[in-house]
Amino acid sequence: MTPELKAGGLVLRALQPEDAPAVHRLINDWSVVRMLSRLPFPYPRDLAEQWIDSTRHDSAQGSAHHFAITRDGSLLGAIGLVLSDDRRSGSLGYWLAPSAWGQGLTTQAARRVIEWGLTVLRLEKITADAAQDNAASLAVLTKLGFAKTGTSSRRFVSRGQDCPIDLLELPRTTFLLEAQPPTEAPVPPAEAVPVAMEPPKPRTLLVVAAALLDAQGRILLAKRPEGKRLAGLWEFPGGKVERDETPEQALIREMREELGLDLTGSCLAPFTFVSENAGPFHLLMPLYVVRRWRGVPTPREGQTLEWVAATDLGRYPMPDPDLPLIPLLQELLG
Ligand SMILES: Nc1nc2c([nH]c(=O)n2[C@@H]2O[C@H](COP(=O)(O)OP(=O)(O)OP(=O)(O)O)[C@@H](O)[C@H]2O)c(=O)[nH]1
Repeated sequence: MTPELKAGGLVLRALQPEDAPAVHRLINDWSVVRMLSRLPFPYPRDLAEQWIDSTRHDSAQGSAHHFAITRDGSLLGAIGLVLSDDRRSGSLGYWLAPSAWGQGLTTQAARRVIEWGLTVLRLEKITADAAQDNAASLAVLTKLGFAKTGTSSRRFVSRGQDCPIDLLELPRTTFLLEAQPPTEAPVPPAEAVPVAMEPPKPRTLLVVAAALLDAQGRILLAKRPEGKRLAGLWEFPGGKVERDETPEQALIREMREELGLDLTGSCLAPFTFVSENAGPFHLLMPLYVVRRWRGVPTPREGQTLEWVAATDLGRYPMPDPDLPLIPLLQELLG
């Protein structure tokens, strides 16, 4: 199903039948429709209804995810990812009402949908195309890191003619490696920065995490909430080790802050660790197995919590660095 995503002040959500009048009003505008290849002008009202219906069907099938772009409850446009048959790549498409142009909103919405597609859906690449005279759209795609892979031509129904288009592509690695580092990354003082700098090497981030196990041997996973980097991915509860903290002290603090649990006096059994390139930083993450604590896990930071059997771990999209942990936990708990 198509989830609700947040991007700055925008809410991206599945289209509803009630959106039809607004969709019709906004698309039935020459400056919008002339850039959308398949739509006629004028754009009839029943096409809006049919299209919304088809997006709901696609979403249920998992073949495409279309989102209404909304701000303060008003519809501004739409953005979608249509997946390839093998579900390994997605084709990005969008339109925005002219009243919302010039504010960077398309870039904001597209960045969030792309991140979601590459992380939660685990797509390998995103493709896009735009008419060669659609300078605004090509600028957005370039800003997002898309590179041109070729040209073609397509019939634009509204214009009644074939138009040259640019084909573009964004591989998963490009986007994830260029993702912004966590906001709290220390910024070196200006005077410490040499004039001729080497490209910065990823710094190592020390994060501590827990595999909390319940009496049935299930593991507690937490889904990262909207608004955070990698929102929608499931991870082991934990967080960054602060200066002057041991990993164990950090874990006890994080479990209290994130889940309201008291781990003092519990056995924190070191299990394994992750040492992986995580894009903007190198992640070093000791994972502890914890079987006893005081309190009931309560999501205190907007996360969604779930107790998951080891055999089901593969069904929960997790950050790349966590993937090697899955077979190790399955072996431990098998
Ligand atoms: N806790 C946890 N973090 C993980 C896991 N896998 C993984 O890549 N990470 C990364 O390690 C970092 C954890 O830092 P964090 O939890 O303190 O920070 P955060 O990004 O949630 O933001 P915050 O500082 O606002 O809480 C995040 O960048 C997170 O994506 C995992 O299984 N558990």
